[in-house]
Amino acid sequence: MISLNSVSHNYNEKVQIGFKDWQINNGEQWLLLGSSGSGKTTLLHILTGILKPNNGAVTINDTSIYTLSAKQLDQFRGRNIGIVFQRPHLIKSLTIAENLLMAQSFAKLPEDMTRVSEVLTSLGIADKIKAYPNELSQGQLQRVSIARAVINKPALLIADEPTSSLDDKNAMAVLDLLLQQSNINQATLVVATHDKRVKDAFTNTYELA
Ligand SMILES: Nc1ncnc2c1ncn2[C@@H]1O[C@H](COP(=O)(O)OP(=O)(O)OP(=O)(O)O)[C@@H](O)[C@H]1O
Repeated sequence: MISLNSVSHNYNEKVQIGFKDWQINNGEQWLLLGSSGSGKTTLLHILTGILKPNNGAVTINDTSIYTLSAKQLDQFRGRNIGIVFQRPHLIKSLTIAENLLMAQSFAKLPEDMTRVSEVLTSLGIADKIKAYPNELSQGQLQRVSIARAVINKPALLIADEPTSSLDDKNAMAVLDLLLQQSNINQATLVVATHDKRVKDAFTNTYELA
């Protein structure tokens, strides 16, 4: 269970954002909606431990994340939270497999090549395991970025605007992969977007005012 309790954040005197309480049960799939500037990215940063809010608490499976030390929070994040960025964050000089193994060792988990193959197979890119990022297409890179996010079987999988720059066909394909990976890994999924095309795929919606 993930919960957001009495959270608000002030960047400065002029920008003060309040977030209504939110409870997410394990395995649920949620859409986070809000117009530009309403605070979607801010809330994702708060949920993922990147930004400590001025007030309130975020609890992920019984851990109140902002009570952890910086080092504990880094490790907690590596093990429990997977983030799919709009553009993949991969190291160019490492192969796809090495990039994924590195995500395991960052989280202080043992390197597990079987898990790497399993995830790449489930995303349809097992043949790219020894390739370098610059040898892949944009669509394939986006699959690797999903693979990197789920490699450590996170409790929470978050995607920030994963479809906004894609055409209809690719937008639906990426969405299907996120939903599928959330199911396979039993990860709670939160997708932040203002892309109306993805609305129908979700029954749960958290909307920012
Ligand atoms: N570092 C910062 N310092 C000051 N104000 C900020 C900072 N980051 C964001 N803001 C302000 O906080 C508000 C929410 O920004 P945020 O990026 O969370 O919105 P968003 O819903 O993700 O927008 P978009 O859909 O356009 O990306 C905006 O008014 C923004 O200008």
